[in-house]
Amino acid sequence: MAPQLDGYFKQVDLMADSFISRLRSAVAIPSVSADPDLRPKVVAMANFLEAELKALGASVEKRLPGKQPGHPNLDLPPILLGRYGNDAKKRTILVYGHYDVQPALKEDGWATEPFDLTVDEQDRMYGRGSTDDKGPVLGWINAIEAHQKAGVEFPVNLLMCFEGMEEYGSEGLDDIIKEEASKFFKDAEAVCISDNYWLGTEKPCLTYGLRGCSYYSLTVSGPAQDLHSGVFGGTVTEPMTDLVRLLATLVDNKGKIQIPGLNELVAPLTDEEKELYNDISFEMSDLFHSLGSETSIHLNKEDTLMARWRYPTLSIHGIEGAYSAPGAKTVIPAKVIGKFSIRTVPNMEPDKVDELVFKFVGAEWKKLSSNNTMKCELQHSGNWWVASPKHWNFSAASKAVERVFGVKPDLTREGGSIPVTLTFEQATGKNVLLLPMGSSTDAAHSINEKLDKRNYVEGTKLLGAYLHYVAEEAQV
Ligand SMILES: C[C@H](N)C(=O)N[C@@H](Cc1c[nH]cn1)C(=O)O
Ligand SMILES: [Zn+2]
Ligand SMILES: [Zn+2]
Repeated sequence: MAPQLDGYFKQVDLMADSFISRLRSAVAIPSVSADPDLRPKVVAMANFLEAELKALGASVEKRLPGKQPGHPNLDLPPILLGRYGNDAKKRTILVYGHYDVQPALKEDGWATEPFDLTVDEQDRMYGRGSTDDKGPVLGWINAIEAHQKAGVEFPVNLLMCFEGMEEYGSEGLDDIIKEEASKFFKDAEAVCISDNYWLGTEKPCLTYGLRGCSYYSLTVSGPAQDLHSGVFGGTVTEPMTDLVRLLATLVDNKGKIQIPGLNELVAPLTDEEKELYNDISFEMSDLFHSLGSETSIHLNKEDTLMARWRYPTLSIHGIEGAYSAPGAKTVIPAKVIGKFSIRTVPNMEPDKVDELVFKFVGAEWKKLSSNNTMKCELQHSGNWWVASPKHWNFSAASKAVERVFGVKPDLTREGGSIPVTLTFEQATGKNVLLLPMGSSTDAAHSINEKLDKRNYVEGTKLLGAYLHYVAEEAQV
């Protein structure tokens, strides 16, 4: 099966160093979508990808989604639409990835410069975006180049959609996907997204579900400016005190969400679904390895996986305006903004979640009898997604995993969110597969994010092999 793959694999091995250089150039561009000041860098990253694709003979079009909501002077970065190959006899596959990254500062605790790809003696490649999602996006480009250099015919027509706002709720992308479903994406027969992670470090997986994400801010303000706590402490209602009390009402320290009605929206667990968890290759030690601690809420694998995949969670992320530098500044912050998000699951409707959140926060605020002002706002939300893995798209990926890694992949769901997955499925009407490249220890979104060289190189083989098996599936 797929005999041309041997030549392709050999070429990928030969090109490993140049693929790492490509990743180094990409990581060096701090394309942080959440930081308006770094928006030119997000655009620079789009230009980098466009140039790489064009150099390989792909055609690239840009779609400009307009201004960022709430920022009338800030342009959203371009959405890149690429095409490689246009042969009516071949299958057409649409792949999606994102070229923006989470924020990263050395002083957050990184051991190396976050935007300087650093490879250690165990071939771990550290850098912001290495695994999420620059490595996987470059994996598709590497696959095109290795086919060309090996003289192996590219097995499918490849459509590409790469965006620069995924880490900020994919602002502007939904409308463009809907618009292009009958235009640029019209030939697509299936969709593949490489933007999540294996459950452990050894066994690859194929993913058929994601949680949604509804992200909120809580703004508490009172005094006109920050105050001296010695002079004004005890005389003023402190916004920070109000905010921490309010945040503390949302969730207990065992992860139980305290918002009435929210847990009742969750689809009940069936016996059939419960069975699925037994067979998944995952140990609590995998979790401890990823956490770097043994501070888990649950004691066994099943409860842990269910908490990650099929139950909602509420996380408190940070407080803007609070004093956070080292030292002991005795300030009373005048205005603080708390940030929290809820990962949503079937059958939670985002509008209903918002309604319950606003009602609860309003009631808890009232109980504080504060004379400060409080505003609770939705920042962005994206829906959950669960699909059927019984499709040729998944069979092709399963064969590719077996060919590259010699094992059958686990079928998993993912606790994270890729808001546009559901949009792709609904707008194109095609099956969507998530085919991860990185492992559970990659620390996406965290300090010291990395991608193992093995995952990058074998992952590039995997993406190419998947396309070959997709082409074979067409002949069945
Ligand atoms: C799974 C994917 N690589 C990812 O990290 N997605 C983000 C998407 C998001 C949602 N709100 C803000 N960003 C995530 O799951 O946090
Ligand atoms: Zn991602
Ligand atoms: Zn991410």
